[in-house]
Amino acid sequence: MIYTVTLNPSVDYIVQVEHFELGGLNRSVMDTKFPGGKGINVSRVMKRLGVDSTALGFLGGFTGSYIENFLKAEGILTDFVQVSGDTRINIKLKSGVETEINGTGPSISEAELDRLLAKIDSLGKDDVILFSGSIPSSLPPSIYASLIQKCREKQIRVIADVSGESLGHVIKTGPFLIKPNHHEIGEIFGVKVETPEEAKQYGSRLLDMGVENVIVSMAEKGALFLNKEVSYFAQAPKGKVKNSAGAGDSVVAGFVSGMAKGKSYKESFALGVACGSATAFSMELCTKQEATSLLEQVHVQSL
Ligand SMILES: Nc1ncnc2c1ncn2[C@@H]1O[C@H](COP(=O)(O)OP(=O)(O)O)[C@@H](O)[C@H]1O
Ligand SMILES: O=P(O)(O)OC[C@H]1O[C@](O)(COP(=O)(O)O)[C@@H](O)[C@@H]1O
Repeated sequence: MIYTVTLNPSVDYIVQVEHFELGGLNRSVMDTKFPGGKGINVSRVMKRLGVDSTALGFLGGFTGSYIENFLKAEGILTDFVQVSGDTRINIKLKSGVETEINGTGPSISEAELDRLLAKIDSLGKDDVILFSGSIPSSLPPSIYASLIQKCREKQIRVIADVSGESLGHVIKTGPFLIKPNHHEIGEIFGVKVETPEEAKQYGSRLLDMGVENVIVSMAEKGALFLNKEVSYFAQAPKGKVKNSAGAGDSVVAGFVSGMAKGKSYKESFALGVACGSATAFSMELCTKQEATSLLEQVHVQSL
């Protein structure tokens, strides 16, 4: 079974205003909401691509119930730990440009963390687990690395999409795949990464540090896939961006779904890029049809 772990899920509140005025009264021309958080988005896109997963993590309050019910209605398996605080609401403001305000999330008690650890402890070597997204402020930045270490001891395949200080810790655990975007990989090395060549240079350093496979996503420029044998680059398809929240998660979902269906790294990577762009071009996460219709525009080349 594939498991996704979202330590800090969110309700994503997407609000569009015509000309946003800081300090003024703005009225929306469109607003909507969806379950969010990186692992949850990955589970939702994988489901649309025909690949089942179980979503794990922490949920609480009315926002947590909204997410759980929404996922269940989509037929997604869930096994969240219920926490006493409310799951956060993240604001995605569209007004010509995209502005995001992501909340800190509820505090997680030791007992609540132990309940999640028990669920992860029950997994075995045929399972795949994905850890992604920010960490609630009550937990240490090293939490992902210690959870991953436990999984690695049991030979569970680990995928991670995390940023900041926790990414530094995660790299040292030698995961199967990480997916930083070009800003995140730049932050690790204290540089700006703007071209595919630069992404390859720093992605290769992550391979030397023990990561098996790296995808560096570069928004409208596309993405790179690297391991010790191959390095691929794919330009992103062209289109009109409606809401790019969840685009990175969709890349991971497409790639993991491809692998789960026995496709090659190259084919899985192409599907990932198609899913990422299809999500950027829609208000919500991409559908299977939206992703497959973009797939013919994704040309993977060796770099
Ligand atoms: N403006 C865009 N045009 C086309 N594709 C995009 C655009 N923004 C994102 N994407 C697609 O989504 C993928 C992930 O986007 P990116 O912004 O790098 O991820 P993240 O959401 O993790 O920051 C890209 O590799 C690309 O395929
Ligand atoms: O946990 P973080 O880093 O605050 O990110 C959470 C946000 O990221 C998302 O999962 C989208 O992530 P991506 O745009 O990187 O795919 C939103 O659904 C959510 O609001």
